[in-house]
Amino acid sequence: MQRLIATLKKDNVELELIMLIRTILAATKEIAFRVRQGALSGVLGSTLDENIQGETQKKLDVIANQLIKGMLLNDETVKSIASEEEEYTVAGHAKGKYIVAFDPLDGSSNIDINGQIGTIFTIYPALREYSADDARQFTQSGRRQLAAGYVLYGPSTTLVLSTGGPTRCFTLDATHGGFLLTTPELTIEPNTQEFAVNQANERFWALSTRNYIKDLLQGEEGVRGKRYNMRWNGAMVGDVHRVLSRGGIFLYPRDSRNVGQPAKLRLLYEANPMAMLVENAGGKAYAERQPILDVMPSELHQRVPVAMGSANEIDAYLAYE
Ligand SMILES: O=P(O)(O)OC[C@H]1O[C@](O)(COP(=O)(O)O)[C@@H](O)[C@@H]1O
Ligand SMILES: [Mg+2]
Ligand SMILES: [Mg+2]
Repeated sequence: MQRLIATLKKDNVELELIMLIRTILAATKEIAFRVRQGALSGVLGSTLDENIQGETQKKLDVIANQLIKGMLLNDETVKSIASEEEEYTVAGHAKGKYIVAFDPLDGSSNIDINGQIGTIFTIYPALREYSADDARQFTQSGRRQLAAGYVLYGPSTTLVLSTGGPTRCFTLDATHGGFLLTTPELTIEPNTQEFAVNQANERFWALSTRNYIKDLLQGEEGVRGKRYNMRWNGAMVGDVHRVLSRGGIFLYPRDSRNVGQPAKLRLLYEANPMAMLVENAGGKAYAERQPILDVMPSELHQRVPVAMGSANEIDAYLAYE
């Protein structure tokens, strides 16, 4: 099986970008090890702190953030970083070619139940016109991503990555510590009978989303004429991994729970990297009427409604809007 570096070289990815991806993955291998050790490595449970977004930080959120941040700041190609767990961007090296954004630990509520969790990351070109400590480095649409990926800490540790070409899946070989190419090209079937949404939020959704889900629940007796199944991992990495593996639709729509926060998922380090992976696997990814990758960010921790997955099912969902 082909190793990650050999695959990226064959894909003509520039050497410095390959090295940067390697840096991120070195941190994720350390996270994977600690996750596997669970309670034995002291990573379970909460801290007493809240992050900038008002969420209680889990110990692993903090540890994963420190590990990735520490490794990135040692990499001279990195000009600036942004993380879910950091209020502001962190300046790297003035001459760095790249900027990196990441969700160090996605699916935090699954940490203590031994469920699926992961790290999501994305790499953009650094902007010459802004200094390393200028957050405007990150005002780039998702179309400009040079690489996007996630590492899923599941029963096996898998890396799903696109550097602009196909969305590829690698598996961490624990015997020698390298990622090996196990699915060269993930392809999302255009049709599906599986959806993922947190239905507990139903009463806060827009009417269009409520009507769409109502029709799915009618199964073969409703207008959709087929029976749907529902799956919800509570971690976007796990839910989107299922969609990339066997099709489906993943939704985190706009809701009215909190007026100051019309959506849950963050554009920069959750929606955009996942949207790139989904699009490059033949699926669609929308923030209501607009492809997620076309949304111009206006603030660092901006949130967007998310619908991604099987192309025909996304079209069906959008038709309700
Ligand atoms: O609490 P809910 O509605 O199930 O939210 C689950 C969603 O929140 C998230 O856990 C948010 O990510 P973090 O764990 O990085 O904060 C997503 O992974 C997931 O899809
Ligand atoms: Mg997350
Ligand atoms: Mg997180």
